[in-house]
Amino acid sequence: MRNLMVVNHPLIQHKLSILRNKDTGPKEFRELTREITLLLTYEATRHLPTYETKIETPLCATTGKMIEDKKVTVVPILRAGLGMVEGVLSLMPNASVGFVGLYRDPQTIRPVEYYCKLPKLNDNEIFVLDPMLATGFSSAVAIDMVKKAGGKRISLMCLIAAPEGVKEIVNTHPDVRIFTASLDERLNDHAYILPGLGDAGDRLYRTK
Ligand SMILES: O=P(O)(O)OC[C@H]1O[C@H](OP(=O)(O)OP(=O)(O)O)[C@H](O)[C@@H]1O
Ligand SMILES: O=c1cc[nH]c(=O)[nH]1
Ligand SMILES: [Mg+2]
Repeated sequence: MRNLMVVNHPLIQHKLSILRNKDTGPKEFRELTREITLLLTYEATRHLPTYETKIETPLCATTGKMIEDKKVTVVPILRAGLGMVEGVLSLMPNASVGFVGLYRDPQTIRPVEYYCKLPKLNDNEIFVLDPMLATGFSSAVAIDMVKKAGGKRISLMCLIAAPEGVKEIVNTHPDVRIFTASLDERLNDHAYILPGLGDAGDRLYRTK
């Protein structure tokens, strides 16, 4: 699929294997989520424009290239997307951060909106963050909200994607590129990703 980038670098695979393990506790889970996101960010920002800047090294004058991270906005989907924010900000500390709050109704499996606070998006590069792309309904709704607020250049970063979720995003938002650390097998009867890692929000914040 043209818009799907599975970033399966050995470092990412290694860290994802520890993340999936049911015995990995919240401290390590949070650290790994941050680290994998940082590594994903490396690929997800490859298309960012650069500008030339003059530099004086200790030896001579030269030119270099820089990105404008002030023109980047990250939008985590609460709660689990919060675990990914620091991974992006450690590489682009001047990015602005907006928040979308959604939870999946366990009966209908549809997302319910409970919060939206987005900064001015202008022509910013936008990265929507959620570790799990299961049915894809939550990410699709979050991207709707970002677009309604004026967002145009949007990428979705997740740790684990199901084929069903990828299909949903490709159908509803064909302009959005998806970066994931893994494309897993399928959803189970409760729309959890197999093999997956369980409920990312609960594992980050020890709520089960
Ligand atoms: O692709 P979908 O089928 O919509 O499922 C994925 C969503 O489900 C989880 O959120 P959850 O509802 O558990 O909320 P939480 O982050 O607060 O735990 C996850 O973090 C995604 O937002
Ligand atoms: O597998 C899944 C599906 C939805 N949300 C999660 O946290 N995990
Ligand atoms: Mg959850």
